Amino acid sequence: MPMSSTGLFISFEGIDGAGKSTHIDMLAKAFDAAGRRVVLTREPGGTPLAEKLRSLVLNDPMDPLSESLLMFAARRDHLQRVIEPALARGDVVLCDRFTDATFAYQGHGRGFDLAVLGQLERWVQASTDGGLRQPDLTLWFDLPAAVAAERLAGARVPDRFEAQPQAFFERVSEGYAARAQAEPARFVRIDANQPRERVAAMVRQAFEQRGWLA
Ligand SMILES: Nc1ncnc2c1ncn2[C@@H]1O[C@H](COP(=O)(O)OP(=O)(O)OP(=O)(O)O)[C@@H](O)[C@H]1O
Ligand SMILES: Cc1cn([C@H]2C[C@H](O)[C@@H](COP(=O)(O)O)O2)c(=O)[nH]c1=O
Repeated sequence: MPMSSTGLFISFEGIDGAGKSTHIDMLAKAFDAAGRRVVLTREPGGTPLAEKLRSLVLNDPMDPLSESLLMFAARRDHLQRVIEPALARGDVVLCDRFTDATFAYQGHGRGFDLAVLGQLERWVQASTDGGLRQPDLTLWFDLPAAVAAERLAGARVPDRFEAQPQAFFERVSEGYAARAQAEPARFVRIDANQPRERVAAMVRQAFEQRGWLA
């Protein structure tokens, strides 16, 4: 049984260019065809305030503590205004990144204190029943940093994260691996270094196995 009482909260993670967006759209269509109401959203972002914070963290120079605080401030607003109401309605929330990204990027990528991130996570994601709001399932698109860089080469003007060197993304991947190891029941690792159709089949299988899609 998913933790959310009625809805379904799914997050999608991976380094930049790992292929998340490509498959989120496909899943949204599949849930829609199955008669479920879908909320497509992203972090940082998803509310007017959080989108403003997104623009700041992606573009303005700042230190890792400011970056972490803004990520969690955006998340708090997003949870209160979008995610919790959607789950209470029974919707399927498909969220492009959530807190695992903060541990991977700010924690492992930037080297920021993981214990401080853990405290912020407990404050920001505290639920009314005393638990911790987490996704019911997290799909981690695991792709070597060199392949992701090739896929993104020349695609768009890089933001503050996309402009980081390959070693940064290798550390981010280690961060995702650590989170996946700590919570194996929540994570599904998708080998994203495969043709799109193969990746799509693995993604679909994760939902079929749980009886969430036929
Ligand atoms: N399996 C695949 N094989 C080759 N190219 C792919 C594959 N999946 C996605 N791509 C391409 O790689 C690029 C990045 O994919 P996508 O935008 O889905 O990644 P993303 O994880 O959402 O990235 P970001 O987090 O930076 O937004 C796109 O040009 C996409 O068409
Ligand atoms: C939630 C979150 C995100 N980031 C980084 C990861 C990406 O580089 C950008 C978001 O861009 P995308 O195109 O939507 O993937 O933000 C982060 O560093 N920490 C976070 O918590």
